Amino acid sequence: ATGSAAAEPIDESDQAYITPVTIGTPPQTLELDVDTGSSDLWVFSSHTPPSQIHGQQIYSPNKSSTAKLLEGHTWSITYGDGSASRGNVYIDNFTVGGLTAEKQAVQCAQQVSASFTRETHVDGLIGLGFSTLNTVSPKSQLTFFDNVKSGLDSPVFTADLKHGAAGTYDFGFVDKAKYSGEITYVPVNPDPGYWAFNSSGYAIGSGKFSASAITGIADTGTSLLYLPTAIVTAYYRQVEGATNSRTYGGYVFPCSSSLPSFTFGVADARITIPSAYINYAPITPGSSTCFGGLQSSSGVGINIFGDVALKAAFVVFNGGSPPTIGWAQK
Ligand SMILES: O=C(CNCc1ccccc1)Nc1scc(-c2ccccc2)c1C(=O)NCc1ccccc1
Repeated sequence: ATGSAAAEPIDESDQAYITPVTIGTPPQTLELDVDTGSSDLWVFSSHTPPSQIHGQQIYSPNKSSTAKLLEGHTWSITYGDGSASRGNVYIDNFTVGGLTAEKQAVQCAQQVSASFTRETHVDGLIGLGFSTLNTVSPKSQLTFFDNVKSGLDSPVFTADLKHGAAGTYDFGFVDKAKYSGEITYVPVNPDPGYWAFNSSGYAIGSGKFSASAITGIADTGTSLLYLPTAIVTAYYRQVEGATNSRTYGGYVFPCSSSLPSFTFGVADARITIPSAYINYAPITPGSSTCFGGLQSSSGVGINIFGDVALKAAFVVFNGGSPPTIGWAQK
């Protein structure tokens, strides 16, 4: 089996991408954020206090003839940015891009933090990290990918995210039409539960490539690219008027500044992020000060190749044994 689903940016800065899914019988449609940086599939639901719902679509298990409460199970997750959610669990049919998991654990939110309430376009998350990270207790649950993997033509899913346009998540196959040249595969360390891999170094603009092993995670759920401070300061040294703002929590610069591109290595392959992707967004709508798409990972504790990096490439998440990750230019 194979599947293919759209990844639509939620705003003009590509802060997150949403993918349509259907849950239950008759099918209820929601739009979820595919998140390779976590492993819980959770949704706004009929169990979410109305005061915490601000335009999101909800899943009502009591309206699904195939929904079954997973008795005595709860979940609770906190993301690195402090956002959080928790609730109970139902088992139901779950379909993405024409692929159905019959008995998917659908985690229903009974509480979401304000930042989720504010994200009116995001009805929940589909965690596609490793199932070891799933927070359901007392028995942790499998991700959608782990549930459908054995039935896929190939145990893979791919991300083709785009800047300011709809991209795709494919399941079970690698679409040659979506990339140019070759895909370079490197090992993944699944122990932390993320898609962790080693980048082989970086270059700023047309500068020389600096070889250095950078361990990071490929995370569709994180908007920006977070790398070691030394790399980030070297980058912004080349940006007129750039400062590291405590007020805004990172590097900002005049929106009119010209930015160098940024290249990262994957083994002997090179992925170049166009400068436009690093001019992330005005700090507030209409401001002439812009926030950088490349930021320091020192406050984060882990290097994260988020959407700013991923949308410059075609990425293969290979769930085989051993797992690997593939990167190609496009
Ligand atoms: O949590 C994730 C993936 N989910 C991101 C997400 C999606 C929707 C809403 C909220 C969050 N990725 C990872 S792995 C490790 C971290 C992390 C980040 C900062 C400190 C400690 C750990 C994060 C994460 O929180 N990503 C989102 C994020 C937000 C702000 C700054 C950095 C990263």
